[in-house]
Amino acid sequence: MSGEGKEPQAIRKLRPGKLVIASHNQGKVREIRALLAPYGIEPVSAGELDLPEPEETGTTFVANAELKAMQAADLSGLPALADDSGMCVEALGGDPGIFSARWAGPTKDFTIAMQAVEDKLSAIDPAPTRAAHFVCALALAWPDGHVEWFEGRVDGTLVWPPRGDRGFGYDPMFLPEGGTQTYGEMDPSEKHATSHRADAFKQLVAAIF
Ligand SMILES: O=c1nc[nH]c2c1ncn2[C@H]1C[C@H](O)[C@@H](COP(=O)(O)OP(=O)(O)OP(=O)(O)O)O1
Ligand SMILES: [Mg+2]
Repeated sequence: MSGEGKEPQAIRKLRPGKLVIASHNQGKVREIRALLAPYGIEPVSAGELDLPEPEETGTTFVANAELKAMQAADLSGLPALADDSGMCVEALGGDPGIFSARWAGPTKDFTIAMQAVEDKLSAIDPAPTRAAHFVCALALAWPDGHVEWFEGRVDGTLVWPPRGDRGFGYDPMFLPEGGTQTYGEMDPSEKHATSHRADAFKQLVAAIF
């Protein structure tokens, strides 16, 4: 049993209060709420606080997660958790990577983004590996300006056509290693146990809870 006396200051600050989820992506907010649920934290989303969506000017997942978390902590005066994530396709040199959201265009249509990935892959001759991985960088920013970050990853392959409508983003074309169901077909609780986001969360929880 983990005694109360061993708790770091961080959790005592988080538990009674609010944590801003510095994301405007409803799919992510839903997953992060589920991942935080066992810890008794009341998250409030950037959308609920009417926080602006910052321009993601970083060149790495971690840099973008940091800038989103720091802006939300600064504007809200609350601790803020941001997630910058994306899908990296080996045969495309890691694309779409940090541009994963931007490939879906201004209407955030992932049918278009998945088609763009498939078109680029199928244009390569001879047919390349369909290996891909998701990355999730989490940044936790405190109102005093201190930031902690964690990076998770999950490997898989890309299927075509896309399968399932249970996830978000590129989930319907991503088959995690060793699985038979795409992240679009899988029960969300199973995705939460195995995903890049789950991997990063395990590290965050080990560090601060
Ligand atoms: O588990 C995932 N399953 C499928 N697709 C995913 C996942 N995780 C990230 N992705 C893709 C779609 C997402 O739109 C983009 C992240 O881009 P990213 O800038 O981090 O997020 P975003 O712009 O959608 O919301 P926000 O920046 O407000 O958190 O990568
Ligand atoms: Mg974004």
